[in-house]
Amino acid sequence: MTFPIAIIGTGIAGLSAAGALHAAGLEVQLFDKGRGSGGRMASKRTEVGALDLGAQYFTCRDRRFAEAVQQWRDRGWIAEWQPSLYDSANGTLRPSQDEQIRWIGTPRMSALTRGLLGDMPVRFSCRITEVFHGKQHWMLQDADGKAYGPFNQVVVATPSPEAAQLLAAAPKLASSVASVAMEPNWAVALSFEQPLDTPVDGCFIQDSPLEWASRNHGKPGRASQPDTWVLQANSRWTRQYLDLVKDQVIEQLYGAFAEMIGCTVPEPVFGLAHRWLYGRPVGNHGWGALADSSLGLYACGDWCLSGRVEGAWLSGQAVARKLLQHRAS
Ligand SMILES: Cc1cc2nc3c(=O)[nH]c(=O)nc-3n(C[C@H](O)[C@H](O)[C@H](O)COP(=O)(O)OP(=O)(O)OC[C@H]3O[C@@H](n4cnc5c(N)ncnc54)[C@H](O)[C@@H]3O)c2cc1C
Ligand SMILES: NC(=O)C1=CC=CN([C@@H]2O[C@H](COP(=O)(O)OP(=O)(O)OC[C@H]3O[C@@H](n4cnc5c(N)ncnc54)[C@H](OP(=O)(O)O)[C@@H]3O)[C@@H](O)[C@H]2O)C1
Repeated sequence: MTFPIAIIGTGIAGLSAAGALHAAGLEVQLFDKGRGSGGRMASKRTEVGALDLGAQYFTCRDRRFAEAVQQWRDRGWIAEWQPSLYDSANGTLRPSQDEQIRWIGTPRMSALTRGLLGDMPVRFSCRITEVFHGKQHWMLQDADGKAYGPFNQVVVATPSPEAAQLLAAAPKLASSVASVAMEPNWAVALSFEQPLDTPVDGCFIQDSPLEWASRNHGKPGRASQPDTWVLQANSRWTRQYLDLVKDQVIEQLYGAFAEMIGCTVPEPVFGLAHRWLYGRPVGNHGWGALADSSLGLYACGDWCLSGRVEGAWLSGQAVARKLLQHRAS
């Protein structure tokens, strides 16, 4: 008998895998602990509009990814972002324009994952805590003790530390997954009553608690928002202040931003902090995806390739290929 394939995680990796399996005629059932899709590409809805607190944009280097990107653009899910780019090092702010094409979801980052999800079956606000073998097939259990299944295969598309726990039924696979550590990042959004008097749309930052700052409302589709900026702390600073209360994180990163941006920065009228506990994988791996195909357990995510949107999407494609090849063999 055939049963659906469970996919845990509706970030870009999980949705990439789900789309490829669905296109191959297989039935999938998605789960996510979040209230919506996107994971680290999600946008937070706030009183000042939807804010991209995770991925800021994505670039495209792989031919297969480039084909998908063109389709997404044609469907209106993404648009090219042409920021006025700067860099800041040792307190010096300089223009740093380049030729790179940068894409963003429009009118918010999560528009892309909403589009990819389409009408595939999904259960949100459902934190899976266990993947266990029933009589013959895989079952899932959530944090409330509710069971789901049976499933023929399970694809775990979460950050590596969460995936390692979910894959405990395949100890060798779980131990490979657990070998990839992930670094945290604090992200802060600040809104100002009047637009800041600066030409900067995005800035790569060194020698500061911050590594990146960008004008959220300057991105395509977000013009109706007040002047809102997203600031991202580097992993070193984040590790040091991992448990700082949010108000203090906002205050400290506001201070670092005001020092860096080179114009008067009034008190913000809105501030929000978000901690990404598993923001960025340590190192690049050339795995594509990992699996114990004989057991029917699979894992994908940015941590299998590069810690970027492109790497996550490619990993989702790789896991789907592995699964389809095994079914065909
Ligand atoms: C602050 C920040 C800035 C970034 N900036 C960029 C950028 O500018 N450009 C770029 O290319 N990349 C950027 N990245 C990286 C990019 O966001 C990721 O590489 C990519 O989104 C990862 O996708 P994923 O599907 O592998 O994982 P995720 O997006 O993390 O998706 C995993 C999903 O699994 C769900 N999940 C986890 N555990 C469970 C569970 N137990 N049960 C159910 N669901 C679960 C989560 O809710 C999540 O939706 C950034 C990341 C961060 C944190
Ligand atoms: N958790 C996190 O915070 C992140 C996880 C994963 C990626 N993160 C950031 O995503 C951005 C996307 O990377 P990529 O797709 O490779 O985009 P690029 O724009 O090519 O940036 C790569 C890297 O190069 C430097 N850089 C690029 N363009 C410029 C420029 N015009 N001026 C100065 N520097 C540039 C910059 O690295 P530095 O170490 O030199 O600051 C970019 O980071 C990317 O921003 C990741 O950091 C976050």
